[in-house]
Amino acid sequence: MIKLNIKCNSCWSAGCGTETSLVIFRGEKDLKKKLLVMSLNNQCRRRFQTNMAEKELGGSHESSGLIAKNNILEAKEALKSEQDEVSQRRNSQYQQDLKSVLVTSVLNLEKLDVDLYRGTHHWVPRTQRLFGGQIVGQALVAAAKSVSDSLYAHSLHCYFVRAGDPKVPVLYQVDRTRDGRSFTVRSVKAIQHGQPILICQASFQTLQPSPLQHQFPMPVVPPPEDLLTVEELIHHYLSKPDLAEEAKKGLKKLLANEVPIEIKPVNPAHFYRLGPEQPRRLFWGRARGHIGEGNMKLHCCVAAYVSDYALLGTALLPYPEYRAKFAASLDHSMWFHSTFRSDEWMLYECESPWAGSSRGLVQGRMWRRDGVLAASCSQEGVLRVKPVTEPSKL
Ligand SMILES: CC(C)(COP(=O)(O)OP(=O)(O)OC[C@H]1O[C@@H](n2cnc3c(N)ncnc32)[C@H](O)[C@@H]1OP(=O)(O)O)[C@@H](O)C(=O)NCCC(=O)NCCSC(=O)CCCCC(=O)O
Repeated sequence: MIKLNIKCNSCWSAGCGTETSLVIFRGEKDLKKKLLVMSLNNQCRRRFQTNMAEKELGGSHESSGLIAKNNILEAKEALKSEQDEVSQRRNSQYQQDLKSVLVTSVLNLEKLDVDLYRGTHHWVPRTQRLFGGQIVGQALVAAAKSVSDSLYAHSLHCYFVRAGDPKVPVLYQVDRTRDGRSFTVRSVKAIQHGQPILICQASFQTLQPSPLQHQFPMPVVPPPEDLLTVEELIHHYLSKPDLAEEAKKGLKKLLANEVPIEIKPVNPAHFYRLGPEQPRRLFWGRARGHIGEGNMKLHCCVAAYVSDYALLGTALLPYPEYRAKFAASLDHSMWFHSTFRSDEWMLYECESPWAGSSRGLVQGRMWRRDGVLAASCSQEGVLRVKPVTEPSKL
């Protein structure tokens, strides 16, 4: 058995710096079983990088056997094999059990009549009003059902006119506003208790190449593999001994949330408003579970769902001394620029150029990890705040 003390280089974002022990059992038949990473923090095990092991192998280590370059190769091979196995398991699990609830349920509308659909809810924010992203995503699904497969969603513009009631389903009534040669427009009304809660215009286009093509460059950030998920961060904060009881309760509530989106904040301090910040935040996000290739309209609907998450809060970042007593999106617009997979990591860049009159304007850009700008969005929300009595002890 060879035991190496290595330092994890992946949890720095959470200030972890955990020492990890790597134990290699030699002489076993199955190479996969030879590698066991015993970690104080499970994150370190998953994110452990072989190049660190290689670096440390030449230096200080505790050994009861021969350590040679072969061990590095073995360790690398075993780690790769373990990763392949995990990735295979992940893929088949996704396909069998973990199909995204967004496609199996939230965005899977029930057809009631021609151009009339019914949608149900999955996750409801603690405000107990329906999540805006859900209503926008469902409205886009309803609109897309009345256009041909050769058309692609390119934009939508919505007003949230009433709070959505989580106790009853939402009806979506589609009006076929216009079918043109290139562009097709649909108007969708989301209705509860006989009254509109959202009005949405969505536009679709045939594929049309153009010599005009430009985009801003994608911000340079660490890849999602080097960052922690919101749940992992919360566990990290919960492990702090001096954490205030109230903060603990709040974090546990957040953990219990079944948000069907996986989030990895680029800068957790921004995400949790731990100090005054520029009104800008970045996180990697993707639908939880598998969606699969193919249906681009569906990926746009999922992206519309995701796009309303954590967007409006960006306008609060410069004001840690205030917390929102009432925050709700008033409108939401979105533009789709290229093909993408909403079940693969995309960088969501959110910024707020303006706030005033109890409102905040926020803008978002969704980047594919290869640097292609996938979608942009824009939203204004009502923000009524009150002073924070105690500073955050996260
Ligand atoms: C409420 C909306 C925005 C319209 O407001 P208003 O015209 O004021 O409607 P009222 O029905 O008259 O009032 C509602 C509520 O607000 C109080 N109010 C009104 N004016 C003021 C004021 N000047 N000062 C203080 N308070 C005021 C009023 O008294 C009522 O209070 P209540 O009696 O206690 O109810 C309306 O258009 C609306 O609700 N639209 C829907 C918005 C919405 O639901 N958006 C989508 C959901 S938000 C979202 O999903 C973001 C989630 C983010 C999740 C995450 O990132 O974590």
